[in-house]
Amino acid sequence: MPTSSPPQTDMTPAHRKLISGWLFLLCFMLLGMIAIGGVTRLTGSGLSIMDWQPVSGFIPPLSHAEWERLFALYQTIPQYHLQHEGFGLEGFQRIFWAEWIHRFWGRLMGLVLLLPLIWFVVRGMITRRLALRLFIFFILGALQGAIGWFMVASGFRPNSTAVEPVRLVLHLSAALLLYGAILWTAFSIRWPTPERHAASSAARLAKRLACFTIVLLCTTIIAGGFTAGTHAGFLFNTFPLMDGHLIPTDYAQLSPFWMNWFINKAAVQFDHRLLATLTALSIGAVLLVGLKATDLGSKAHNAFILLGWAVVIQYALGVTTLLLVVPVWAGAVHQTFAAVLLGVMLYVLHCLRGTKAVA
Ligand code: HEM
Repeated sequence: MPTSSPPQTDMTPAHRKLISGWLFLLCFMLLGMIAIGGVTRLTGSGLSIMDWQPVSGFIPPLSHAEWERLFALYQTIPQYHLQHEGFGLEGFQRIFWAEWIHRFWGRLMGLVLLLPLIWFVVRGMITRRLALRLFIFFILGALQGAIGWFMVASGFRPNSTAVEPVRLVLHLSAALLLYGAILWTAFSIRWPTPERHAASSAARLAKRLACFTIVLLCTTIIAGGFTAGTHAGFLFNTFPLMDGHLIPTDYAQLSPFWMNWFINKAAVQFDHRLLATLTALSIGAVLLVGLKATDLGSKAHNAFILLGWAVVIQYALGVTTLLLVVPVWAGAVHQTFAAVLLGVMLYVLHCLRGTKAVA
């Protein structure tokens, strides 16, 4: 995650509000993208569009002939024969739309980033360095589309009905990295000057704990990606025990041992539960220490409380998703709220930027 503020010292307060608002809108659209991505994955729609046309793909199939062409392409991949044999054009149209909307939303986001950016540059409303940073975000967004295609392509292999978990995790992580970078930039434009805190030992400890927690949170999210990618959430649908045990008996089934973390569904799900619990406890510690640091001020304290609520909601959503055996709505909401929680975590760290040891 970026740690420095972009240089926009010569921006007027009105421009600062406008530009950060536009970047917040982009982050909001990214949350929408993550939600649509969840629905696409959980409805088994992700492999329905076999060609990748970054520009002309903006237009959906408009004629019967085009529908037939796309359906014929879909019939060439293993998923059709293994899962959907004989579901007809109507069945194909049912799974097509989620993937199409996912890609359409991505293209729309590209435009919502690029067109105002050009306008702001032409009007001289942003510095050159900020413009460059935002242009890099645009390139990273395009790259995210390419990573998405790289992920989808792994699902076309013989005997395959789903994408490779590691590519799913790559796609999710890249999306969250971009989201985090845009959000941090928006925070830094809206609140350019870090509040200088006297930095009591409690404040410094809260900051260190928060830095540790974001690493833990990112690891939990990656483990969540593997849980989704290996379909591990469809097994062991009890909590807190897994098949009657706290640690599943076949945790270390595979050799070498580390392979269990990526392939063995029991281990993958257990790791995600364990990491989520450690993340929640770590956030609890941030709260306990941070709220005691009176020199941090009300903005940071409110951010801590928001973080506490966010992790409780996310944890409850995870347990709900598991107990209900991953219905589409719960899986998609749990996936999306992970990004909300990450956003709140970044907000906490942004509030603590000015916390430094006093000389
Ligand atoms: C800090 C708390 C948590 C975070 C940040 C988190 C994050 C995530 C993420 C990002 C994913 C999906 C990734 C993707 O779709 O590629 C996921 C999936 C999942 N999580 Fe969590 N999670 C948390 C807590 C929990 C808990 C406590 C449970 C249950 C005990 C749980 C159960 C699941 C299940 C079953 C899936 C797979 C759902 C699916 O197939 O769509 N999560 N988690």
